[in-house]
Amino acid sequence: MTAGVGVVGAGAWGTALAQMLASDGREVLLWAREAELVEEINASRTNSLFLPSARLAPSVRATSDLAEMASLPVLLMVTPAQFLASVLGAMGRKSGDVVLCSKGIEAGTGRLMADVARDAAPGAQIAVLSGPTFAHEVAAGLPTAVTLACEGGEAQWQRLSAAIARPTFRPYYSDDVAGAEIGGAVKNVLAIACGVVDGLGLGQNARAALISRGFAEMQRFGLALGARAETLSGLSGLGDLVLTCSSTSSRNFSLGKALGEGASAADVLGARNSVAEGAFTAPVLAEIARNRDISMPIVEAVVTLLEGAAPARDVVAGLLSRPLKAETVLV
Ligand SMILES: NC(=O)c1ccc[n+]([C@@H]2O[C@H](COP(=O)([O-])OP(=O)(O)OC[C@H]3O[C@@H](n4cnc5c(N)ncnc54)[C@H](O)[C@@H]3O)[C@@H](O)[C@H]2O)c1
Ligand SMILES: O=P(O)(O)OC[C@H](O)CO
Repeated sequence: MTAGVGVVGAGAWGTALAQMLASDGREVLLWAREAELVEEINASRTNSLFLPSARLAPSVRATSDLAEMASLPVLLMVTPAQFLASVLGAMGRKSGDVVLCSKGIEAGTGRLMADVARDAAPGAQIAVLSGPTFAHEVAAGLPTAVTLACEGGEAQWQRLSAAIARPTFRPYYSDDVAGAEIGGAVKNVLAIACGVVDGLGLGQNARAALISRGFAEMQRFGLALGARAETLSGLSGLGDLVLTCSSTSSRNFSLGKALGEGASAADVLGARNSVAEGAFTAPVLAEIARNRDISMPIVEAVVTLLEGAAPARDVVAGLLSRPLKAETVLV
C-alpha cells in the first residue's frame, strides 16, 4: 500500500482524522505508539483505547514504525502537545509537509507547536490544522470546518487542501500560523473555566460571560504574540472556544466541571487515559502572559484551581470582585 498522507498519533483525534481521510478509499498510514493498538486497528478496524465509537475503513493501515512515516509527503502530527518534540525528533523528518493538529503550548519552554516543529524538523514546511472538531463527530462523517494555516502560503495550501479536504471536512485557508495555534491552545484553558461554572451550577449567563471575557483574553494574548484578529475570531479561535465551552464531550470542559464539583485535578486526570491539554497549557500560558504584562485573570483562576490552591467558589468570588472596568480587549 502506498499512502500519500500519514497520521502520527492514534489517540481520538489522530484516529478520527485517519478515518476521515480514508473515507473516500484513499490510503492512510496511522502511527500508533501502543503496539497492541496497531494490532487491533489492523485486525479489527477499531480503536478501543481512544475512540471506541469508530469503525475504521480498510484503507487505514496502522504501524508502530516511525521510520515508515518519515518519507510520506504529507504528515499530520496528532500527538499531545507535550510529546510533539520527542516524536517528531525521533522520526528524523527532513522535508515535506508537517501539519500540526495538536493544541497546546510546550511546558518548560513556552514554545508554540510550530516553533517545536521548526526545531525538530528543520527543512519541513509547517501548517496548522485547527478548529471546532470533536473527534467522534469527524470519525462519524459529520460536517466539520477548520482553519488550515500554511506558512508556505498559497502554494502549500493548494497541495494540502487537495490532500485533506473531503465532502464533509472543509478547510479554510489562512497564512496566520501563530493565530491558528494560539486560538486552539488558549480555548482549552478557557473550556476548563466554563466547566467549573457548570460544575458549580452558576448558570448560562455566567457561562456566556466567561466565553466573552475569555475571548477578550485570547485576543489580548494573541495580538501581543502576532496573531491576526480575523484568525482569532474565526474557526480556530472563537469557533473552537464556543464548541469546547458548551459540552461535556470536551475533556477540558469535563475536567473543569469535576473541579467545580469539588474533585481534585490530580484525581480526575489520574483516572483518564485521554489528554486534557488545558491542564498542561494553563501554567505556561499564565507565565508567558505575566512576563509580557498581558492581563489574563480567567487563565490565572484556572491555574489556581488546577493547583488546588483554593476552593472553586472562592476562585470565582475573586474573579467577580475585580474592579469594574471598560469592556475593551486591549487592557
Ligand atoms: N480528541 C479531540 O476531539 C481533538 C480534536 C482536536 C484536537 N485535538 C488535539 O489532538 C491532540 C491529541 O489528542 P487526542 O484526543 O488524539 O489524544 P487522546 O487523549 O485520545 O489520547 C492520548 C494520546 O497520547 C498519546 N501518548 C501518551 N503518552 C505518550 C508519549 N509518551 N509520547 C507520545 N504520545 C503519547 C497516546 O498514544 C494517545 O495517542 C491534543 O493536542 C488535542 O488537544 C483533539
Ligand atoms: O476534548 P477537548 O477539550 O480536548 O476538545 C477537543 C477539540 O479540541 C475540540 O475542538
